[in-house]
Amino acid sequence: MLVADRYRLETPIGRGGMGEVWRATDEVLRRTVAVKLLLGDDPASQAAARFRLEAQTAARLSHPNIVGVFDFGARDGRFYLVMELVEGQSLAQELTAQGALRAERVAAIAAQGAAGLASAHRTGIVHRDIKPGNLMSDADGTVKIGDFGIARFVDDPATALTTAGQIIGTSLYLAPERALGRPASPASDVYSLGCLLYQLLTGTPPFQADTSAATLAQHIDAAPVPPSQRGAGLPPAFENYLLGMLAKQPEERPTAQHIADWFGSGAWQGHPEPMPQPAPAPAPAPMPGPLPHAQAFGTATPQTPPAAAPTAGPPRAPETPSVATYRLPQPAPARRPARGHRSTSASPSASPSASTPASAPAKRRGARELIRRRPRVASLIAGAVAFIAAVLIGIAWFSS
Ligand SMILES: Nc1ncnc2c1ncn2[C@@H]1O[C@H](COP(=O)(O)OP(=O)(O)OP(=O)(O)O)[C@@H](O)[C@H]1O
Repeated sequence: MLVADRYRLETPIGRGGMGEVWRATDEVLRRTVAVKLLLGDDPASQAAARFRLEAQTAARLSHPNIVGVFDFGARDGRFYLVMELVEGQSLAQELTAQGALRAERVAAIAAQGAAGLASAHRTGIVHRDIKPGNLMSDADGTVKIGDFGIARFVDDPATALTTAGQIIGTSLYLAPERALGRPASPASDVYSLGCLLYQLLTGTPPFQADTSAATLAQHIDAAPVPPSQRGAGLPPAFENYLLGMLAKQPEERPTAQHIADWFGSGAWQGHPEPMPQPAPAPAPAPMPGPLPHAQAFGTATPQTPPAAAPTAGPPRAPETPSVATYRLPQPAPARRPARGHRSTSASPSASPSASTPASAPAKRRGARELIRRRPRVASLIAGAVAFIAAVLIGIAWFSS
């Protein structure tokens, strides 16, 4: 079958919600392409509008990690979209065929998928439907993002093809803010990519309940179980970073460009940065700071974010009670009381009054003490005093 007098359909590749995809040959340019044909023939349908949007958004993008779009049109009442042919399989198919993937492979997918997303985000496009079926891997392992069918331009609400109250996207990968009905942002794509990577590592997405509503509630409220606790073998740095991508607050997630740089640099193989050490006593116990990855992700330099979720991360120092130990003011050390005498140091006036002049009774007590403790000295003093007194009396008597 020849579409638009140019694209010869050869073999069907697969069928999705909107259309069927064929391997085809562009007979004008003599190259192999993929042609997607829209199911149904109503040009006013929402599917047709999405199909057109997919063509328009994807055509604005040119990146090795995004499926290229070559042509779009309608012929004989059917819309068609001509794309770069990805000779490989989707990540959903890879997961089905192999089960959970190795950390090295998932890191490569993360780097490439994020690079494609970063390019879209720079153009002002949010994909809004990142999931394993929409990322394809070609024969040499290159990952390409496809299916921009529900993408939207960030600043153009007119392109939001949602009906009132309807959330478009797959609940398994939907960011918390979108589950709450808020608009998608680049950070929402990052969250979805985090869910996808988690699934590739463990075999199951982080949140999966019996109903879509229950799954959405988990996205909003539940902390993800660290992949290592679900049997995934991955370095701690990788795990922490991934949990950072799944942060509930959009602004705490890394940007797509940061993810691409971080995984591309090989930082995922490392260890997480050490947590701050508690200050030595008696300093107050360390307070848990803001999530460190929120700061780290704002920079362009790839680095390892520390723990992102309460259940994840390196072993923390045991919780120190937040009660600081204070040393109470001590009373001045008491002077050793004299033997045989009652100490006066404990009396309220002992210390403050120590520098006041001694009273007469106190002086008499001092003289008696001297006689008792130093009798020879006392007798010498008494003798000297008596001698001086006799001399003075003699002088006075002879001079009268
Ligand atoms: N450019 C392409 N090259 C090779 N295979 C492709 C290409 N685009 C899509 N496919 C494959 O064609 C099949 C159908 O893709 P399609 O995008 O129509 O639907 P889907 O993404 O599987 O589902 P839905 O559109 O409902 O999300 C998938 O297996 C997909 O991997």
